[in-house]
Amino acid sequence: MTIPNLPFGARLRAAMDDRGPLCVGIDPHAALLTAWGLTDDVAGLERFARLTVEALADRVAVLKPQAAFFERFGSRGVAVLEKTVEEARSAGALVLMDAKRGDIGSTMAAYASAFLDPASPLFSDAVTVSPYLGFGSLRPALDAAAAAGSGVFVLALTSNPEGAEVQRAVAADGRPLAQVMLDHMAAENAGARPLGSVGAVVGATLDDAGVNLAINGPLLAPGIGAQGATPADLPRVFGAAVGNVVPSVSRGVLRHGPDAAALRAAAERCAEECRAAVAGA
Ligand SMILES: O=C(O)c1cc(=O)[nH]c(=O)n1[C@@H]1O[C@H](COP(=O)(O)O)[C@@H](O)[C@H]1O
Repeated sequence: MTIPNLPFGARLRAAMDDRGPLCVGIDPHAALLTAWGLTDDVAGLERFARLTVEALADRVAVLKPQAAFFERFGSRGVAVLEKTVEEARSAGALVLMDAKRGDIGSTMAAYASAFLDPASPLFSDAVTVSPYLGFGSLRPALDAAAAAGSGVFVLALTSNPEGAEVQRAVAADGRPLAQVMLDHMAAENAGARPLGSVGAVVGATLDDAGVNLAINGPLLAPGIGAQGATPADLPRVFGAAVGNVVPSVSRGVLRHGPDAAALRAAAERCAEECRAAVAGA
């Protein structure tokens, strides 16, 4: 795989301007495979991923395969994931690998090799990571991403209600842990134009982020659709940072498949609602 000639943040900003900011997750839940008339096995997984990529990769800014739904089928599922990444990227979508990795630095380097080394078959435009082993443990991934022109999305305030117990806990200096992480991200992105390559994950399901989101990077906002958030929630949650939000939806779009036209219409509707909500903010 060749290294792209622009950093991820610049490529993402261009894709958001060109295609609208939507990210669609590729989450092949067993229930969705069944609803699509597919078998809950590797053949069904392959068909699901291919149909989703064929319907959406030439029009949405970002596709986000959720690695666990592929890994549950073992090595053959991972082979489908490799093909999905390659097909989505060659059709023009940016691929955000939703792997949510987080480990001690020396192991983080191995995760970075898997997802952020252009020589890897799983090389992606960006990967999700967890900073809750300490932001510094992410250094190998941050460095690998920078070298490859890729991005890293760091969990800050997740969309699930349980997340607050950790993420809103207060650090010794009085900041909520999520703010500590966001401040690290802002430092990583300092000076980047038009947008840094280190993004934060902040759930659209929150009442109010209640933290400073000015990280000069993208803000991935999962939780729209199946988890109950709507595009209209974005201005309230993200405030002045709403222009950097990449709303993310999986089941809310995927439930309209397997028909390609219906998938496209659902993604277009969601993208339009997000655009309208952001423009009205
Ligand atoms: O990193 C993520 O994408 C993520 C972070 C988060 O805080 N909440 C969250 O739901 N996600 C992912 O976003 C997707 C949400 O799927 P839906 O609820 O079907 O739209 C799943 O793949 C989750 O793993």
